[in-house]
Amino acid sequence: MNAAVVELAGVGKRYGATAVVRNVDLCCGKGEVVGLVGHNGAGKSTLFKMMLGIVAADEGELRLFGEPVRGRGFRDVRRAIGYLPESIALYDNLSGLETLQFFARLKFADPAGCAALLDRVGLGHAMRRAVREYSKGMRQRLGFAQALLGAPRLLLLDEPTNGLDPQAIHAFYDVLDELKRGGTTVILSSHLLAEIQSRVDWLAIMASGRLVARGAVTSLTATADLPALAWLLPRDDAQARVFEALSAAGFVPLREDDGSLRFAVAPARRIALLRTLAWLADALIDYTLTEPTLEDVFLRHQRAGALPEQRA
Ligand SMILES: Nc1ncnc2c1ncn2[C@@H]1O[C@H](COP(=O)(O)OP(=O)(O)OP(=O)(O)O)[C@@H](O)[C@H]1O
Repeated sequence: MNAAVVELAGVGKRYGATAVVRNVDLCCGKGEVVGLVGHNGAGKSTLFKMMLGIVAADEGELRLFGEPVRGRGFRDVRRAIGYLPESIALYDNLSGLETLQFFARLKFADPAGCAALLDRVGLGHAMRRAVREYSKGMRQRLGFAQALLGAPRLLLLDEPTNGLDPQAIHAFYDVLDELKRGGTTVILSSHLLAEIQSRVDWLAIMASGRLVARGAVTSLTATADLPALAWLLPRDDAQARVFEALSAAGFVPLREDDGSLRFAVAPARRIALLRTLAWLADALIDYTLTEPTLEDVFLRHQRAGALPEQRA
């Protein structure tokens, strides 16, 4: 069996009277790429910091590679973890190469590999320039290179594509693919669902400190029980017939100015729609059925997850 790289059970954190992470269970295996998504303040960064032992959990158990976080054996495990914080502190007067060599010494990694690492993140051309001259995206790439020092077996990346242009985002995910093939486990947080959904093995959705859903994108969308959106364009002479047939079948169509009709189709009513459309085929010019997106799933979980917080 694939031993778990990350095992969190019942993890919680409070700041004063506020519970910012609540009862989180999370398990990630070797070579998995996991997306952690959630609204601002959902608790993603706090969860990363607890996994690294930077912030102490108030409740629950955290183990990485089988070692309890903040336990005696964690120091060695910590060297196998690369971390990109949400905002990394850099010394503006050092060059990119000097910066990475500095981090390499802190991490007991070989500074000789720094130039190659900067090439890998697309900073080879700028490695001798002072960091003060770096753009936001270049700083982010330097932060990523820092996280890759020492060939980590687990990468925790807090909003790693923040500030990157589309080409750099593409290059970033290419590096992740390579790392995954080499067996590295990656957990990355993001607000960009459209970007992340095709690049991760599965997603964990946080809302108000709780993990409210997890799974592959397809299964999250399938189990969310959200309606699809149907759009029909009836022939001019068949508008009334189409409207009445849909209403008789239990749908609630809304007529647009151009004569087209829109209505929601619950998952359990999809076959009923198919039958109605087959019967109406000669009366229609066009139709589309738009599936719920990951964005819809996310918003649904955010709303559901926010309810207990609002009641508290
Ligand atoms: N040191 C701290 N003291 C008090 N409250 C804190 C501290 N650090 C974080 N918080 C609070 O904990 C909650 C979770 O913050 P966290 O940074 O983990 O969220 P996040 O999901 O990473 O948000 P974002 O997407 O905006 O980065 C927030 O309400 C935040 O204000």
